[in-house]
Amino acid sequence: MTTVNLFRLGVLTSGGDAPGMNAAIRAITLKGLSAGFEIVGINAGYNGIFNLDTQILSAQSVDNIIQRGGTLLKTARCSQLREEDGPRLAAEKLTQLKLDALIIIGGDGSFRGAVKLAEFWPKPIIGIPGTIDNDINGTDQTIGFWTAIDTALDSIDKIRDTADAFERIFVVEVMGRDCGFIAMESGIACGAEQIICHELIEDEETYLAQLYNAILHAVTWRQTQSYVIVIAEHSLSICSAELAKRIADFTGVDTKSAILGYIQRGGAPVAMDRVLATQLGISAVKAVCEGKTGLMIGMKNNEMVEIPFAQTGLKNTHNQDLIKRLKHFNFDLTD
Ligand SMILES: Nc1ncnc2c1ncn2[C@@H]1O[C@H](COP(=O)(O)OP(=O)(O)OP(=O)(O)O)[C@@H](O)[C@H]1O
Ligand SMILES: O=P(O)(O)OC[C@H]1O[C@](O)(CO)[C@@H](O)[C@@H]1O
Repeated sequence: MTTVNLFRLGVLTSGGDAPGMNAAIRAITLKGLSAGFEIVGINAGYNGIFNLDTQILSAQSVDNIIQRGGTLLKTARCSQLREEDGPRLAAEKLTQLKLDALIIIGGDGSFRGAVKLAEFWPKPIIGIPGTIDNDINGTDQTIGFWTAIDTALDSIDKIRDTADAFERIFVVEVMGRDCGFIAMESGIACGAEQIICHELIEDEETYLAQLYNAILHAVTWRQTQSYVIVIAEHSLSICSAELAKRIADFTGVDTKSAILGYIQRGGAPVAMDRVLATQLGISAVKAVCEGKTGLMIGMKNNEMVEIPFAQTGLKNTHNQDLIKRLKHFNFDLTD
């Protein structure tokens, strides 16, 4: 009896989980199965390669997951791949797993890992942008971004209620790693009086002095009954609680801080993330079928685009877009 060697397509999720990763896994699995592939899910990001920890994905395994947050395959940050011999060892393990191609769902860090891996593993590697941060060059959105915005927005709206009732100032910290997109979009959507992200700050001391004065002006003239400041994590050298304390000292108004934290990564993906993940997943499998490699599939102006991994790192142009949008929406209450 002859055995037919099926084309084995590996898929993994890596870096921070993002709502919609499951939708991408589902799309890759269904499209891959229809292309006649065997779909090998690699568990817990790159760690699953080192540990040979895999599961075969069938249509049944991805049934009813499109609406679920988290990731069926689990995710992780994998220090071993960053070690000097890590990529070579990982390539050996991929060969042991008899994989013919690999699709990576993750952020720009995961794609940097993919570039290292490709130095030792000659088969197709395709990426899909999956991170709540939207900090990837070459795609307008990343999977999970819009869900994170909605989750943050839901919480900030609630904070607004209590801020209004007490006529307080609130500093609300959102995620984003080193990128202000979550702060920007959730801040615009909740009508924040201020949105702070490092992209806007040239000199922190000057920036803060202007901020304190703008707040004092607004509260003195009662331009608003509550004052909500949405700040991206890592924007300033001081933490959000310290910023709130300094604002209170300067203005004399009771000021509280709240860090939204990991709730921003959870929950059912919104429609936009499900659709984006499905489209990207299908296109990633198509790219594999065409023998392409070293690329992230992204979405730019509603068109699928292929961006070499080396160009997916956050670029200044990305920051410029953000600054332009923020300048448009950030009302200066001292005007
Ligand atoms: N320079 C690198 N060399 C080798 N591997 C890397 C490198 N950078 C990142 N990786 C691998 O990719 C994994 C994920 O990267 P990282 O933690 O930066 O998250 P990410 O993919 O950017 O996602 P998120 O934006 O959601 O945090 C790392 O844990 C590591 O295994
Ligand atoms: O889960 P960890 O490793 O603490 O990472 C937190 C980081 O991951 C993200 O949620 C996604 O990259 C960032 O916004 C945040 O800074």
